[in-house]
Amino acid sequence: MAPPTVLVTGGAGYIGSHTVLEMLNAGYNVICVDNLCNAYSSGASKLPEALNRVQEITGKKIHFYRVNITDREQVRSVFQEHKIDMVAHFAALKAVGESCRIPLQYYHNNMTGTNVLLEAMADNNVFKFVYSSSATVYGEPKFLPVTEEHPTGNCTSPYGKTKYFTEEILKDLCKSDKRWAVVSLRYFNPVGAHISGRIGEDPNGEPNNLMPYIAQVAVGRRPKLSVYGSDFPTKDGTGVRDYIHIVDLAEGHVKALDKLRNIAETGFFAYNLGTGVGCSVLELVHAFERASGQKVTYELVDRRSGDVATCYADAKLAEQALGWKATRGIDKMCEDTWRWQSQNPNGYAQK
Ligand SMILES: NC(=O)c1ccc[n+]([C@@H]2O[C@H](COP(=O)([O-])OP(=O)(O)OC[C@H]3O[C@@H](n4cnc5c(N)ncnc54)[C@H](O)[C@@H]3O)[C@@H](O)[C@H]2O)c1
Ligand SMILES: CC(=O)N[C@H]1[C@@H](OP(=O)(O)OP(=O)(O)OC[C@H]2O[C@@H](n3ccc(=O)[nH]c3=O)[C@H](O)[C@@H]2O)O[C@H](CO)[C@@H](O)[C@@H]1O
Repeated sequence: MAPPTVLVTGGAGYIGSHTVLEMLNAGYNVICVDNLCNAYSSGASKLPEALNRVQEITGKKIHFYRVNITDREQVRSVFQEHKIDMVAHFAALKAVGESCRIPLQYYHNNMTGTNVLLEAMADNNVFKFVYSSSATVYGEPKFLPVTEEHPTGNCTSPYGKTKYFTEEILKDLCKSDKRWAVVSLRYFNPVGAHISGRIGEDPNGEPNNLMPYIAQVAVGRRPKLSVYGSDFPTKDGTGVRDYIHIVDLAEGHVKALDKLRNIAETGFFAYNLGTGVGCSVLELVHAFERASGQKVTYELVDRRSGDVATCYADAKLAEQALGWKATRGIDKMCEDTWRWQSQNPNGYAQK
C-alpha cells in the first residue's frame, strides 16, 4: 500500500516547513504549494530555501509548486497532477496589526483562498483536511486553562476573525456532507526551531512576536526588547502565554493526519495544541539569556492594545484523541531558537 500523499499549503513558511519535515520522517509523500509572499527563495533553486533545507535534512524529495491558493486554475492543476489523499492547510496572512490596516486583503487571502481549496478538494473527492487555527478564536479567555469548550468568536482582529469564520464554514461543510473529516488545530504560541538549526522562524521586517524579537536582540540585530506592560495581574506583572515548541506542534499535525488516515469517523474536530504551562515575558527573557549566554536588553513600556494578561491551554483532549502531548520545555525552545538564530543571523536570505 503506497503511503498517503498530503498536499501542504503554505509549506514554505515557518510552521509548514517544520511540519513537512516531520511528515516526511513519518513516511508521508508531500506536495507543497506556496506563493512565497512570506517565504524566501533565492530564485536559483526551484525550491524555496526552507524546503531546500528540509530536503537536505531528511534526504527526501518534496514536490513544490509556486501557487496562489486564491487562484482556482492554479489549485486545480495540482490536483490534476497528483493523486492527493489529504490536505494540511497552513497558507494564510497572519499579522494581527496588519490585518486591522488591510482587512479586505486578509479576508480575500485567508477566506477566499480556503474556499477555493475546499472546492477543489471536493471536486477531486478529497475530504480529509487539517486546518491551522489559533487560540485567537477564543478571544479574551473567560476561564483558564482554556479548553476546546471555551466559546469562540469573540475575536479582536480581522486576522482572528478569518480563523473563526473558517472554522464555522468547516463545521457547516461537515454538517452538510458526511464525507468530510476535518481536524482544526488551535495553536497557542509556537516558538523554537528544528534541532539542526537549519530551519526556523524568519519574520519579514520587525518581528511582531516575542520570541523572534528576543532572538534578534540576543544576536545583535535589534538594540533592545520593549516589554509590553508590567502591570498585568500575573506573577511578575508581564504577559503570560503558553509557548509550544514548533517540533511538538509539527508532531501534533502528524498525529492528526494519522487519525484521519485510519478513522472511518467523519465530522469536525478541534484540538488545542499547547503545553498547559504559562510562561511570562520576563521568564522567557531570562530563560533565553541562560540558553544563549547572551544579555537581552529590555525596557518596560506600556501595554500593547489587544493583549490579554494570561492565556494558556488545557491540552488534555489532544492527548486523549490524538495520542499527542508536548514534551519540550521552555529551555529547549530557547536553546533551539538560539541555534537557528546564531547560525542564521539574517534568516534564510544570508547563505
Ligand atoms: N506562527 C504562529 O504563531 C501561529 C499561531 C496560530 C496560527 N498560526 C497559523 O499557522 C499558519 C502558518 O503560520 P506561520 O507562522 O508558518 O506563517 P508563515 O507566514 O511563516 O507561513 C505561511 C505561508 O503561507 C504562504 N501563503 C500565504 N498566503 C498564501 C496564498 N494565498 N497562497 C499560497 N501561499 C500563501 C506564505 O508565503 C508563507 O510561506 C497560518 O495559517 C497561521 O495563521 C500561526
Ligand atoms: C494580540 C496579538 O497580536 N495576538 C497574536 C499573537 O499572540 P500573542 O500576542 O500571544 O503573541 P506575541 O508573541 O505577540 O506576544 C506574547 C507576549 O509577549 C509580549 N510581547 C510581544 C512582543 C514584544 O516585542 N514585546 C512583548 O512584550 C506580548 O505583550 C505578550 O504578552 O501572536 C499569535 C501568533 O502569531 C497570534 O495567533 C495572536 O493572534
